[in-house]
Amino acid sequence: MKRVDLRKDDWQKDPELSRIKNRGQGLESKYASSVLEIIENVKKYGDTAVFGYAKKFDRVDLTPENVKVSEEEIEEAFQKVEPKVIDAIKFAVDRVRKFHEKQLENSYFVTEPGIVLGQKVTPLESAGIYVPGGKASYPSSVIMNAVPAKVAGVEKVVMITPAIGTLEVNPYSLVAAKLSGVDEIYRVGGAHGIAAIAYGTESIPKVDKIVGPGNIYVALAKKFLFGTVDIDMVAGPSEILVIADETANPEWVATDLLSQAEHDELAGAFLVTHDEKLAEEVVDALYKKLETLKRKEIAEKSIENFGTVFLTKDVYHSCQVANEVAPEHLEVATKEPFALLDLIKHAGAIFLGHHTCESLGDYVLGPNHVLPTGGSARFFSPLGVYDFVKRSSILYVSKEGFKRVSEHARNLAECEGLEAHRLAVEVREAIKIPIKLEEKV
Ligand SMILES: NC(=O)c1ccc[n+]([C@@H]2O[C@H](COP(=O)([O-])OP(=O)(O)OC[C@H]3O[C@@H](n4cnc5c(N)ncnc54)[C@H](O)[C@@H]3O)[C@@H](O)[C@H]2O)c1
Ligand SMILES: N[C@H](CO)Cc1c[nH]c[nH+]1
Ligand SMILES: [Zn+2]
Repeated sequence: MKRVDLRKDDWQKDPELSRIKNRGQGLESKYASSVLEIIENVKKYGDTAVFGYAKKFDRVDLTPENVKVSEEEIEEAFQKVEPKVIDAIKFAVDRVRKFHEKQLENSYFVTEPGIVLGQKVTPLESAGIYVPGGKASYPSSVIMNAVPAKVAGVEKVVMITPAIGTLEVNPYSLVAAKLSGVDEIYRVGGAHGIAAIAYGTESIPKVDKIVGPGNIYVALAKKFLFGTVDIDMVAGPSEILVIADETANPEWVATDLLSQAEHDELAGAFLVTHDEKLAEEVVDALYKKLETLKRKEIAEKSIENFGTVFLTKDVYHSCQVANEVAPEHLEVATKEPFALLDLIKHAGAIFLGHHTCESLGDYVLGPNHVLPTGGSARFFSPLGVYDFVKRSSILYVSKEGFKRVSEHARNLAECEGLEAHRLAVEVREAIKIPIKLEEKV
């Protein structure tokens, strides 16, 4: 892990801090052209391109007949999954649902004499959820994507996830999909899967919005297809930043850093502390634990690419550094974590206290684990029910209400030089109002 000493006046200009702050952009330039090519081909050639890429990247033979997961496969999955995992999935679905129900938004009206205004909240008709399946399978991500969509009232939730090497889709993900209310499942992933549900192909439906995390190909495909469909955010390779003081347990901190490093070679793991002794103990513990991990190769590369210890002046400085990095996950492993909450501005999710390990949030606590990465926590929020609804304004004026506002509207239309706008007001001011219709309302 790199050690970076930020105990200096111009710490914000430190080149290593800048590299970490710009971690998302560097990735984009490297992968953009191959993702754009995939998108173009799927748009032009539909199924043929999608199935070709599935063969090339995932070594599976997809056809129009087998690309959709059947009800029988889902039933079989329930036979394969251990009862304790089914219980855990039900437990998680329940907690995630309860948390997300708090995010439901109501339509509303405001009235004044002769005028009714309002906002109507409508669920999207369809949503596509991406569930990663490359280096690991993510039944927990099925829950985190599908449950808020269903709480919002989305009628058709289409899940895509890659089948790799064989046609079989991970049975845990299928069980999670059923228990979370997913309506259709297609065994396709990567940038080609995203393009397929953005444009629709002969055998894969088009959706209105695509949500969910994925690797760099998936994240970039979503970004480039924004406009053809809506997207939630850019949720790419996972990240964790831990702010720690002398009360932190080095082994716990080291394990939490590795818990995100093991997701992806491009994942980020950052320690920010003013305690040099703790920093060294965490690094020692991390390299010892790394040796024991099944996913050692991935975690090791991630630590090599982005693993960094930032040394700070004090815990308040640590919060400033965390804000610069704007991590997906921020753990505050300090004596009084709640006291620092006000100082933290940019993080996808904030885990307070020594026992709140990030992985509890990944699975069962309730808040969403689909979170902004690459520094985009400066402006994006966690995936939520609000991502699956849209709003329409409602406007009504009666004859009386019309009189209260028409003159100002007419004058503004005149100042903009838009004659038909002005006339639309004037023809009504000329009293030729369809009285009968007005009286009915
Ligand atoms: N931010 C979040 O909320 C969150 C949650 C869970 C997982 N994650 C992240 O999601 C990612 C999951 O990545 P993954 O790889 O395991 O699964 P994935 O499903 O996102 O990607 C795998 C697919 O990528 C495609 N692919 C592989 N190599 C390619 C190439 N050279 N060119 C084009 N396409 C290619 C393949 O089709 C493959 O099926 C990880 O980075 C993990 O950190 C993030
Ligand atoms: N930490 C990931 C979000 O970055 C989510 C996840 C799923 N399973 C385990 N972890
Ligand atoms: Zn995780």
